[in-house]
Amino acid sequence: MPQLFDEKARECSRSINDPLAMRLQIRKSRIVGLEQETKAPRGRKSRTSGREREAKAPGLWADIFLERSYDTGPNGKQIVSVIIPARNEEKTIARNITIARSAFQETEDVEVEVIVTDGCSEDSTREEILKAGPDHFLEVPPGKGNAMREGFLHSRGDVVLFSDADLLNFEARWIEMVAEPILQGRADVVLGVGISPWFQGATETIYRPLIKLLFPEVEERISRQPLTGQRAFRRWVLAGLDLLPDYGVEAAMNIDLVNMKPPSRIQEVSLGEKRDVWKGNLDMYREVGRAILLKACQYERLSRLRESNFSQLVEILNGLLSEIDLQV
Ligand SMILES: O=c1ccn([C@@H]2O[C@H](COP(=O)(O)OP(=O)(O)O)[C@@H](O)[C@H]2O)c(=O)[nH]1
Ligand SMILES: O=C(O)[C@@H](COP(=O)(O)O)O[C@H]1O[C@H](CO)[C@@H](O)[C@H](O)[C@H]1O
Repeated sequence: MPQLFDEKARECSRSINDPLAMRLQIRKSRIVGLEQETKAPRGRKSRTSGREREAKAPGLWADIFLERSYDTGPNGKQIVSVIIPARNEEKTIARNITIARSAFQETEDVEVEVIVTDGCSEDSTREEILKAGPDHFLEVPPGKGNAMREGFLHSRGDVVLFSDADLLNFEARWIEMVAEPILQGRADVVLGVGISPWFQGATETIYRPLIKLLFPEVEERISRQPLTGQRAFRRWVLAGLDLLPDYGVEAAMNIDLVNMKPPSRIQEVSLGEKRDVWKGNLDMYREVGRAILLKACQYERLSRLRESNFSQLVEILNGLLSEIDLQV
């Protein structure tokens, strides 16, 4: 199993908590991408189609990946790269790797490569990953977006699929259901929608209110489980997106996806019941909110927030809460 070890990643000290650092990191990741490009393995076929060239979005990501392009497996098989980002997931990761490896086993013309990242876990996630034996193992800095970006940089499929490591009832057919519309040429992006027993905190308290106000066109196109970790992309579409380093990655992706020109074909597919480990991580809420505000700034829509009663609403809620506290 090729193991890519990055000393720097092990330092685990990078702060992703301020927006400036976040932007610098985005720029840096592009430079890393460029370095990767110059070291790309030989013998990869460039299969950039006319449509892909036309769709070439401005920015280095697109340049890197459209030129580098993707590989085909033996006998022209289509490759689906399954990327599983993991940080402190010792209980679920090994089983989920095994399940991912069993996807598409009955389909002769599809090959699956499973890429797993460890974002400086403090438990035995790393050992569990090595035991389960994915096709590639990457040690990456903390941050969900960092993990997704690194996984993408080391992938070779024309379909790139992400799946969370903490699923409790993961099934191989979820990979098939999310990848198939792309493999069959019916979609460019597929979001897997699960029925969760939890209130989707980050989605309902931060993402939806801000998106409805600032990016209503996104709410219209991606509505069912907009922050789902089960999502697949045709490679050229993913190459045109900014992958933010932290949990803001999905929110920012949704905004860019819906505003992409030419538009990509987005499909939402039902997976049924989906259970994961509940973490109640408030950093996630902050990072999702910050990503939307950064995008609002980039798309020059921040005035919509200033003109609305949004910040007053927060003050009203805080006032009401303290009144109630006084009464109880
Ligand atoms: O720094 C991080 C934080 C999270 N994750 C992974 O990203 C996925 C989604 O994160 P989490 O489970 O915290 O979100 P939830 O699904 O609970 O909302 C999981 O596989 C995490 O292990 C990661 O790779 N690096
Ligand atoms: O759906 C959601 O609101 C959050 C879960 O929020 P909670 O931990 O249930 O409050 O989870 C998703 O959002 C994260 C940020 O975009 C993704 O990284 C996760 O994969 C996804 O499960």
